[in-house]
Amino acid sequence: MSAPRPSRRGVLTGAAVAGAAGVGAGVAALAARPGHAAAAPGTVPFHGARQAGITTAQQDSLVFAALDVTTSRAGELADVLQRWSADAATMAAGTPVGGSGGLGGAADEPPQDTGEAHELPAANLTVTLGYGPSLFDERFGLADRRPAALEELPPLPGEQLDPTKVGGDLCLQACADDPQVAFHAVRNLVRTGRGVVRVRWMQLGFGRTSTTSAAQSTPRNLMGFKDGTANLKAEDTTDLDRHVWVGGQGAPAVDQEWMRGGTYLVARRIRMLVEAWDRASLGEQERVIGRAKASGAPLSGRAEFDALDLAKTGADGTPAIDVAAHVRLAAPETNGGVKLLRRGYSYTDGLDVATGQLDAGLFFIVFGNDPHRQFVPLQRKLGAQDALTEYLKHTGSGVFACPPGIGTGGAWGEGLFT
Ligand SMILES: C=CC1=C(C)c2cc3[nH]c(cc4nc(cc5[nH]c(cc1n2)c(C)c5CCC(=O)O)C(CCC(=O)O)=C4C)c(C)c3C=C
Ligand SMILES: [Fe+2]
Repeated sequence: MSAPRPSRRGVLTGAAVAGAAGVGAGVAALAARPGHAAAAPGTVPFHGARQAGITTAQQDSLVFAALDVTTSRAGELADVLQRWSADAATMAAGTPVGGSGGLGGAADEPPQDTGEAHELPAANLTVTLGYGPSLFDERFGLADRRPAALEELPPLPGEQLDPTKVGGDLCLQACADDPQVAFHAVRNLVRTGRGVVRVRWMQLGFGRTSTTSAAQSTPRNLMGFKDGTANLKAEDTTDLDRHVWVGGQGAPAVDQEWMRGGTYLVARRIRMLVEAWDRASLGEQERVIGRAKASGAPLSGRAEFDALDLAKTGADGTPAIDVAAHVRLAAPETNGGVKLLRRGYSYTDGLDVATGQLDAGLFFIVFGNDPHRQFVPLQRKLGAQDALTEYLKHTGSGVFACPPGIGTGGAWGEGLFT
């Protein structure tokens, strides 16, 4: 064993320190959350009652990987999950994998850490694990441990799924305020899992399209609109219990105890037909969304955080928020009270050479405690009625069960394999 290496935090540059200070308010809010110990600036604790990366103040960059398990031995998988949780905790603290780091170790062996995050700050790195429905097939003896809510998504309107961007036995969601830190985390875990897991598909996201904390400002998506205004936030603990956490107060009954305190992640790669959108007039764009482009205010109100007034009509008697507007159709008021925690990212994969158009859009990530009663009916309705659908194409998809957080000394996979 090599000697432990000092934390990357110990070698922060002045610029990095300034960057970390800029997220201080978010970190203070995190430290105040139940189940999470106080964190060093620029770090999010890995251990806690909930997995980090769900209600954590949303970071700027995403690396999302869906993976398949290539072994049929449950013990080998459990071992990788255990090593992943140790490595993820280490990296979240700003420390290289193995402690000795990319630059240390024996000259005749590969370094334990790939090295590209060396001397970078931890950048609020979080790594969140999910289990896909296919993990519960006959291979690992887990069939009777599959929660009823973890079923493959049915075909949905508006989707033209690319078969190379669908499903996965596992997912890893790495989020950080530095894209290289997020990439480094997934790369190292994939490396640790070699021979047991392999990446099935992957998506990079370069800018958050939501807010998950009241302390954050609302970002804009690639359609130029503020996105995340009416999202659930970490501070909405009553709603999070009811709509997001498995077994929370007011949530559906728990059928698998190992999922108590967890949640479900639905990922949708949603390509925006940006060339068509950019030809639409401002009035048309605002009608489609139901909010003003500049301020983010609902078309029934004046300021960004004004509540939607779905009954309000204009001088000509037509609804201020169009009957086909995205926010009207997505709002809890028109969906039996369903609320979701959105945590998506803008993406671009450059040019679609077949059409000569940009391949860009929103990698939509949403958390809820019953995807088949929340996301599925909502997306069915949006796909059929939403004016925004004309400008979108869903090209990737996955649903994953994210178990609860783990205590210090615990490991991913406990509860499921034991
Ligand atoms: C199935 C759920 C949803 C999908 C898919 C979805 C895609 C999508 N949304 C935008 C842009 C915006 N969405 C906004 C609000 C909003 N969207 C959803 C759900 C889905 N969106 C909900 C539940 C809400 C909140 C509705 C409400 O209660 O008012 C907004 C407005 C700002 C905000 O509140 O966040 C925008 C803008 C895009 C571009 C998109 C697919 C690419
Ligand atoms: Fe939306």
